[in-house]
Amino acid sequence: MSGPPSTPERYISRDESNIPSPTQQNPSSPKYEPRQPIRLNTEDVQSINRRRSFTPNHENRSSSHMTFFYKENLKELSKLQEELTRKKARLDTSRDEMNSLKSKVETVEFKMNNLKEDKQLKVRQIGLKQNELNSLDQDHQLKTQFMQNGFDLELKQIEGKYSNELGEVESRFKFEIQQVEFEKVQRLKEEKDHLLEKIQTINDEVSNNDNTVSQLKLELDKKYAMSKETWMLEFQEEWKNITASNQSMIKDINDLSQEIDESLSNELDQSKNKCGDLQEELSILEKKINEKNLYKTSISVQIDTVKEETEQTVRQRKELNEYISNSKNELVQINDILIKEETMRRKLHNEIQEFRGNIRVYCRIRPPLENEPQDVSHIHVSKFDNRNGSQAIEINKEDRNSKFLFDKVFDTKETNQEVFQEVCQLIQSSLDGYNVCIFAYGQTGSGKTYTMMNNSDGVIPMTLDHIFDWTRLLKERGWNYSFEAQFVEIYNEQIVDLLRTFNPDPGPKKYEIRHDTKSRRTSITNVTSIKLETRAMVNTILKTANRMKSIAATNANERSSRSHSVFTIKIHGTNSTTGETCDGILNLVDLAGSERIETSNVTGDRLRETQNINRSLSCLGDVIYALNGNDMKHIPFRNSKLTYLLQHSLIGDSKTLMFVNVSPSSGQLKETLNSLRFASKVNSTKINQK
Ligand SMILES: Nc1ncnc2c1ncn2[C@@H]1O[C@H](COP(=O)(O)OP(=O)(O)OP(=O)(O)O)[C@@H](O)[C@H]1O
Repeated sequence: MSGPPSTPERYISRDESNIPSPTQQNPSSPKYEPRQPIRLNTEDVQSINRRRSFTPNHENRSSSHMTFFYKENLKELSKLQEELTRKKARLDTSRDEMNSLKSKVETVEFKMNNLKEDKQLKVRQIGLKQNELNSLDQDHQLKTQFMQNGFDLELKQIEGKYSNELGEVESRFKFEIQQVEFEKVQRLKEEKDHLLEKIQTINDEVSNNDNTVSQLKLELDKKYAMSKETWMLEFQEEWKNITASNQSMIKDINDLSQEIDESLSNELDQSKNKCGDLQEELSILEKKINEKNLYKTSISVQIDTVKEETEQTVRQRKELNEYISNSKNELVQINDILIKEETMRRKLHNEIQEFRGNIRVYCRIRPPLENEPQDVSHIHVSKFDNRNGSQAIEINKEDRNSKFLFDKVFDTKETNQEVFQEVCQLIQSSLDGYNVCIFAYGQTGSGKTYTMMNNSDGVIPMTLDHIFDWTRLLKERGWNYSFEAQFVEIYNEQIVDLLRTFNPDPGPKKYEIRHDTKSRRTSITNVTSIKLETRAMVNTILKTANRMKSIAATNANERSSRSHSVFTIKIHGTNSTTGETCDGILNLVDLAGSERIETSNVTGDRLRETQNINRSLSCLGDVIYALNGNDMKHIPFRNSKLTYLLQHSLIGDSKTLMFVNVSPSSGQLKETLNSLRFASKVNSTKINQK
C-alpha cells in the first residue's frame, strides 16, 4: 500500500488561508474571516482515479501473474480500488477536517490567547486608569489634606462634598469595571470550557467512529461558524460598548476632575483669600489673646500679690487683735497697778512735799525794767545747796551784806515756765486732795502779778492747763474730777466778787466768810462760784476778773496794788474703780504791795487802805509764824479777812508756798530787804499738823 497522494488541493497551508496569525491579529481591528473548509464530491474522486489508471506503473510491468490477476479481477479490483480510493479520499477528507479542526482549535486557542492578551491589556489599561484614578485620588486627598490642615469648617464641608462625589464616581467606576471584567472573564471561561468540551467530544467521536467525524465536523462547523459569528458580533458589540463606556468614563472622570479643579480652584482661591483674611484676623486675635494673656498673667500676679497681702493683712490683723486683746488685758492689769500706784504716788508725793516742808518760800527777782538801772551786781544768787535743800540770796547795801536762805531763788533770767516746774508739785498735791495756798508777796512792781497771772504762762493759767491735762490722764485710772472757781478781791478788809457779772443777780451783796469746822471747809456767802468745764471758760473767767480789777483801779487809782486777789479752785475727785474720793482747795493769792506797810505817809482812805494792808500782811506773817508753834488754838486767823478766809488752807496737812518777789533795782533795796526779812521769817516756819 502506498501512502496517499500528496494533493496540494487537500492541504491548505496557513499562509494561503485568510485566518490571521496570532501576530497578525489586531484586537482593535477584528477583520478576521476564516477560510471555508474544502469539500470533495464523488466526481472529483472518480476523475482523480481515472487519471491514476492511465499513469504507467512499474509494478504492472514487472509481474505477469499480477497482470493476470488484474485482468481476471479487473472489474472487482477497479471496484475495490474505487472503494478504497473513496475511503482514502474520505479519510483524507477526515484528516483534513481533523487538521482543519485542529487548526481551528489552535485558532480558537490563539484567539483565546489574544483575548487573554486583550484582557491583560485591558486590565493594564484599567490598572493605568486605576493608577490615574489613584493619583487623582491622592492628589485630591493631598488637596483635601492641605485644605483640612489650613482651612476652616466651611472649607472642610466643601471638601467633604466633593470627596463624596469623587468617592461615588470612583466606586461606581470600579464597580462597573469589575463587573465588566468579571462578566467577560466568566463568559470567556465558559466559552473556552464549552469549546474544550466540544473538542474533547469531537476527538472522542473521531477516535471512536470515523463516520461520525464528518457529521460532527459539519455540525461543529455550523455551530462553530454560528457561535463564532455570534461571539464575534457580541464581542464587537461588547468591545464597542466597553470602549464607549471607558471613553465615557474617562470623559466623565476628566470632566469631573476639571469640574472639581475649576470649582475647587475657585473655592480654593476664595478660601485662600478667606483663609488669608482669617489668618490676619487670627494673628490679630492671637496678638490680642497674647496681650490679654499677658494682662491676665499680670492681673493674676497682682491678684496673687493682693491675696498674699490680704492674707498677710488678715494674719497681721489677727495678730494685732490678739495683741490688742492681750494689751487690753495687760492694760486692765496695768490700770489696776496704776490705780494702786496712783494711790501710792499720792502718799509718797505728799510725804516728799511734807519732807520738803509744808511751808515753802521761793524768792524771785524780776529782771530790771527798761527805765531802771541794769546793774544788778548788788544782788548775788548762790547755787542751789543740795545738802540743805536751800538757796541763798545776798544783798549788798552800803557795804553791808545781807544773806537770806530760801527753798529756791529764781534769778532775773528764769522764766515763768521754770517757776511753774517747781510750783507744779504743789498743784499736784491739791489734785491729790490737799489744801494748797500759793501767795505772791512783794512790794508794788516787784513782779507778783507777772508771776501769778501773766497770760498763758503765769501760775494761774499754767495751773489750769495742768489740772485739765491731769484730769484727762487720770480718767484712765478711774478718776473723775470736777472744779469750781471763785475769784475774790479783799480790799479794805472787804470781799469783792470779781466774777459777779456771771451771777444772775449781780447787785451789791454781803459777802461773809463761813467755816464748817467739821468738814474743814470755808465758804463765802453770795460769792459767784463757776464750774470749770473747759479751758475756754477759764480764759473767760480770768479776762472778766482782770476787767473787774481794772474797773476798780480806774475808780480807785491803782487799787490792784492795794488789794489781795484770791483765785480759789475747789477740787473734787472720785474714783469709780476704787471708790476713793478727794477734795482739795487751791488758793492762788496775789497780795497787795508790801512796801506801804512802812513807807506810806498818807491820810484818809489811803491811810485806811494802808492800815488794812499792813494789818493783813502782818497778820499773815503772824499766822504763819504761829503755825510753827504748839499752841494751835491761838493762831490769829481772825485778825484779817485774808487769814480768816485761808484758815483751813493753812493748817493741818495743807501746803503753803510763798513767793517773795523782789525788784533788782538798787533804789528799791530797802523794800527788797524788808520783803526778804519777812519771807525769811515765814520760811523758818513749819506747819504743825496737830
Ligand atoms: N520776771 C519778769 N520778767 C519780765 N518782766 C517782769 C517780770 N516780773 C515783773 N515784770 C514786769 O514788771 C512790771 C511790774 O510787774 P507786776 O505788775 O507784776 O508787779 P506787781 O508786784 O504785781 O505790782 P502791783 O503790786 O502794783 O500789782 C510789769 O511791767 C511786769 O511786766
